[in-house]
Amino acid sequence: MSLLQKIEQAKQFIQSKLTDRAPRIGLVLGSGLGVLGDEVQNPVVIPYGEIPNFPVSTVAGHAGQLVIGDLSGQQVIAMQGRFHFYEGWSLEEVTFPIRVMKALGVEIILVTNAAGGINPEWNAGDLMLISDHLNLTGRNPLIGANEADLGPRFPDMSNGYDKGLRAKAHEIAKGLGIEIREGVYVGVSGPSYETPAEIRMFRIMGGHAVGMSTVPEVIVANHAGLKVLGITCISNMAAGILDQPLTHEEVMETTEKAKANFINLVKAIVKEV
Ligand SMILES: O=P(O)(O)O[C@@H]1C[C@H](O)[C@@H](CO)O1
Ligand SMILES: Nc1nc2[nH]cnc2c(=O)[nH]1
Repeated sequence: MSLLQKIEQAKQFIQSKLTDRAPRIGLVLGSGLGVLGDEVQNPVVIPYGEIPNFPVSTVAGHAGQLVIGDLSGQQVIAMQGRFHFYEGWSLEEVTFPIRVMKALGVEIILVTNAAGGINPEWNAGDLMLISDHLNLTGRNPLIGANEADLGPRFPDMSNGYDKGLRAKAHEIAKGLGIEIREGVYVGVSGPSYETPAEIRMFRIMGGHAVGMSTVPEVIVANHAGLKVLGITCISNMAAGILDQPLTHEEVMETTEKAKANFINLVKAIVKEV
């Protein structure tokens, strides 16, 4: 079955479950950030395992279901749990939900993640708007034959994280009294965390936070002509900055602490975009 046929099959299955208007905004909720999905009103909840051609989540902190409904007066489709290349999924599988969101009529994607803070001046629990990314995964989800119906062979990435959406997000955060940083997200494959030497290299390269997701989804979202806003929860200080080991448990604990600001900010942004 072709990618187009797989997308159509998943789209029709999801549409068969919907009773309200099509979703305009897609939310990809990273480790420990799935709580935002619980804020969706009148939700239609579809476990990934029921959706044709969808992978399933295997990482702690990723529920593994689509939640479609009303958030701040907008119709949204939220991924409570995402897929990571390090889990063994292909990049086509990792980014398949983005293709399906586009097919359902989504125009804006809000991608969130938990990442390690590279800037030593920052703190675990900080929120960061993603201004741009460094794709250090060594891979690209668009490698292979280009499906012209999905997007161009060589998509432009010069506004990969939409400037207008970022300006609006800063304005909203200021109005809410939520301090938010802005920086470059370094995308790596994982699943091992970085060495201190790698973090020192990423800092020299201009990175501010490092994670194991987001980059493939954002490349495909841009290929599909979607506008992207990215928000990182700095869940820990990256390797070598503090004299302590890194654990996924710490990532989960920190996102739990940061969730109030995260939820308030994302709900306010969704209302305005
Ligand atoms: O899905 P995200 O990027 O939020 O998950 C982060 C990155 C790894 O998957 C995991 C490492 O703790 O958390
Ligand atoms: N690669 C990477 N991913 C993360 N996700 C949460 N924290 C980190 C980190 O320090 N490094």
